[in-house]
Amino acid sequence: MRLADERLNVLEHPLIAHKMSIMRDGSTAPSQFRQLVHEVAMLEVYEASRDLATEPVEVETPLRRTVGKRIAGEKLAVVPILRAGMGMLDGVLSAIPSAAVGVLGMERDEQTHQPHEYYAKMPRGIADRTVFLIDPMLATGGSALSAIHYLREQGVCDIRFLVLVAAPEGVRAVLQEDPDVRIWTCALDDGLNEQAYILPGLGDAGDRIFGTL
Ligand SMILES: O=P(O)(O)OC[C@H]1O[C@H](OP(=O)(O)OP(=O)(O)O)[C@H](O)[C@@H]1O
Ligand SMILES: O=c1cc[nH]c(=O)[nH]1
Ligand SMILES: [Mg+2]
Repeated sequence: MRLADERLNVLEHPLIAHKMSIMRDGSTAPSQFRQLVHEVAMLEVYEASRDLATEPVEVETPLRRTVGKRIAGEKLAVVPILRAGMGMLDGVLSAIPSAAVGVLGMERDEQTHQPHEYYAKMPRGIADRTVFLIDPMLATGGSALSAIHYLREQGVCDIRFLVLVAAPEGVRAVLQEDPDVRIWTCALDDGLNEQAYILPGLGDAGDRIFGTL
């Protein structure tokens, strides 16, 4: 499935593809599933942070002075969408440990598939931060749009939405509704079933991460 939009980044790295195949396998145990989500999230944020601005920094090595680079005055935040987004948090933080963390609680109603927000706690100065919004699944896009709307209301300009699996329906909805958000996904799948689960997908990510199947 191809969706041409410069704000959509589908990661096709062999390491990611390999790990995704194991995660898709329904017989993969929660412990291994969790570990793979962690590993893929770290690889994904590496890609999604490629264009962060850097500035020169003087460093004294044990041998001489040199000039290195550091992230330029950028304040970063990671915002997992509870609950499944928590599975990606440590992986993202292992790549950018100085980022602040905000959390957004969002749950899809099983019948209507509409998201219900139940918790929000953001770090100070969220409006000035680059936000890595994380959730393994982008299905209808309802939860994502609700989260993006919340962040826009807080004044956030740079939202980078990182998911593991996306459905074309969700990608279209998010890109159409918000003119600036950028999306990174490890897979763009075929579509949704009657229960709005992604096909082929990987099932219910939250249940597989937390062993609540
Ligand atoms: O694009 P959508 O149609 O909104 O579906 C995607 C949402 O559904 C899942 O969460 P869920 O509601 O199952 O909550 P959980 O993380 O607590 O399992 C998933 O983690 C997304 O947040
Ligand atoms: O396929 C899907 C859709 C929504 N939420 C999930 O966890 N999986
Ligand atoms: Mg779930």
